Amino acid sequence: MDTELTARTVSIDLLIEFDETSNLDFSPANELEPRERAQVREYVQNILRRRSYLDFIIGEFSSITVDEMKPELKNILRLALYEMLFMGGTPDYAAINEGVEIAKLSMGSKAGDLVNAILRNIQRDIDKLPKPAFKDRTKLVATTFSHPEWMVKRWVKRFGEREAFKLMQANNQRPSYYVRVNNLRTKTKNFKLRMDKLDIEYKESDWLPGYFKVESVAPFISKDLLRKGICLVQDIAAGFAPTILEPEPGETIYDLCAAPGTKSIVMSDMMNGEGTIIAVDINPKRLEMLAQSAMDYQAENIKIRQDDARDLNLKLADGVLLDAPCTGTGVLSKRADLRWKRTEEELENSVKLQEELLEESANHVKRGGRLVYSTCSIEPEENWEQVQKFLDKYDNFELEPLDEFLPEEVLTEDGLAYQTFPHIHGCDGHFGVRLKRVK
Ligand SMILES: C[S@@+](CC[C@H](N)C(=O)[O-])C[C@H]1O[C@@H](n2cnc3c(N)ncnc32)[C@H](O)[C@@H]1O
Repeated sequence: MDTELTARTVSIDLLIEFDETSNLDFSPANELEPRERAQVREYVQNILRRRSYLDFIIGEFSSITVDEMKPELKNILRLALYEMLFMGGTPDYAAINEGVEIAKLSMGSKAGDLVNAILRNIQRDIDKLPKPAFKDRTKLVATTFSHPEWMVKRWVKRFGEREAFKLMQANNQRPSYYVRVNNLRTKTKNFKLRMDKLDIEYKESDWLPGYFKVESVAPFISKDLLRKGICLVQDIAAGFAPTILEPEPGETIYDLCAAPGTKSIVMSDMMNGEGTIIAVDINPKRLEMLAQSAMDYQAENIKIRQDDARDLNLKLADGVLLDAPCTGTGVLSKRADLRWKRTEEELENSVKLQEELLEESANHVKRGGRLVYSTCSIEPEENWEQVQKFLDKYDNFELEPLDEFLPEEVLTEDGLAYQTFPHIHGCDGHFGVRLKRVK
């Protein structure tokens, strides 16, 4: 878009790019001031969280369908409408004027007039907006909660409507964040003092030591606490996998899908930097992030290796973490883009890749050693069914109970896996098990 760079114009550009390529790259926002940069993330994620509903309303007040609109027009309208309906603090007239100006500058005066007409009509009816009323129940639910129809279908079938609605509502909320103290750089006591001094509000978790629930990660970025390696941003449920692997100082640990590396960093901390973590990933760009983090966090026992984890030549390890690539349906509140990116076919591909990775990971565990399989998915095929398939095929691994590591409320009934859901546990949806090699 050929207009002045602001949080609004950059967000519209990112949304257009996402529509065209399914790729969400926030780097163009780096040219903005930190506050505006954060605003871009808010706009983009919030609009993606409500995309189907916004499109429905726009369609109701426009003579052409949303699908027929040019990407620029569609996304200018989405952003302005999001501001009018969901963003307190921006008066409707300001949202409309901004939308009209951007449309005029980027697409010409006719487009400006069209944006003006559609948004003013919506504003006139803002207290009695139409509700989606499709006969097709899946389409109705998908539009109301802004999730793709295939997800709605499978979740309603699995959980029933009431529960599925709660899950989708949770996915549409602004997520909560956790930060974890890095004991390689500081102590929990000092970290708390530092947050107090900076007037950062936090709630210390009683699920795992060192995790703090915070409203926003912005102060940790602006005060350089992440770059200085004092703490890292990691959902508490993402901390469960390293916790149940229980890496000890001096051990050899493989992290086989490691990048961008938050779990490797936590394991390095748990090992007090002693012993070796071999962090493998297939993606060189993501490994660059891991390398930077390892330096920032002084996680000196991490050795990085770019490789396909299905084809590794490594000796046996005390512990192996396979934090497998997955659909990410447990993290749709933080990664709203994923709901529009993922397809049912991808789920099938993901299951196949996980199966191959799990079998290969198992080959690197020494007798008596541990293998942790984890995902940030809530789909049974990627989780429990994957583990069951593995156990049916290999009798040299056994599941171990997790109650000594994690609170009961995040465990399955038999205590052999953890599975969290955003609407139940107030954190991301993660799954994991610990397998012991018995022969
Ligand atoms: C869920 S992410 C890992 C997140 C990481 N454990 C963390 O905590 O930061 C999955 C990773 O698997 C990697 N991956 C996918 N296929 C792979 C393969 N065949 N071999 C190794 N890594 C692979 C992806 O590049 C991605 O970084």
